[in-house]
Amino acid sequence: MRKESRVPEIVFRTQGVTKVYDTGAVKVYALAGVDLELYAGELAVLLGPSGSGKSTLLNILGGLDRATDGQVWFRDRELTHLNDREMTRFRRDHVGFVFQFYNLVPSLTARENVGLVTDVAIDPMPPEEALRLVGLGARMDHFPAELSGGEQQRVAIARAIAKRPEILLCDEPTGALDSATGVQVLEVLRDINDRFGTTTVVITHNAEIRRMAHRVIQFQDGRISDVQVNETRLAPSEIAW
Ligand SMILES: Nc1ncnc2c1ncn2[C@@H]1O[C@H](COP(=O)(O)OP(=O)(O)OP(=O)(O)O)[C@@H](O)[C@H]1O
Repeated sequence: MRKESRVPEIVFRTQGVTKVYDTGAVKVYALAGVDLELYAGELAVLLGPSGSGKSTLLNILGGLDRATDGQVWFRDRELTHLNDREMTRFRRDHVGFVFQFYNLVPSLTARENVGLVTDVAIDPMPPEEALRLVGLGARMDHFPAELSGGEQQRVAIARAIAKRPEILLCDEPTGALDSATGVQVLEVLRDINDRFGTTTVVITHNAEIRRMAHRVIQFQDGRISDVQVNETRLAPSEIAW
């Protein structure tokens, strides 16, 4: 039987992206010419030494920051041309963020934290559904201080996915967690990626996490030094560190 070759659908494309921080005395080239394509539905892991530019690129893709030079497209829209208002709308409508520290509002319950996002989204799922998806159906009315680190991160993921974003950008999502709890968080990310086809980018310092990715993108000195495709992927439960 003929094997169909499918052309991957490109969600993000960057061309020659640079980011220079001019601190007066020195210029720091956080990104020094990044050409990258990210595909619809993929789970990509970004690896690389500290300071190699991973977070800078993630923030530019998500519209939290702007490139100094070069182009960034989200589908057929060039993000580099958007004004601040349009950039805010792009973020709100298309991107979910998950950070190392969960940034939950301490005085609000899990349900209310997720509700902050669903109140302003175009086609959100109910906060309860998002919390059930991350395995917190029984903890909806708990405050962050009553939840473990892994549970708080899962609330943060519920908040990120409740608006049904096309893109989920995760910067060190397991960085503050022990291995067993980190695996639970990765299982949630993998499940969201499988279930909804949400294009997911995960920055990590933990090289083992590469094994759950479709593709592994390696950074070095503000550039992409290597891209690997995983022929076989591991389930998060098979990963240990
Ligand atoms: N606001 C800033 N002002 C000056 N330099 C900055 C700023 N933000 C980042 N940098 C520098 O840009 C470079 C890239 O930083 P970035 O945070 O993207 O790296 P990273 O690969 O994500 O690192 P880590 O893994 O430690 O988070 C670093 O040298 C960093 O010091």
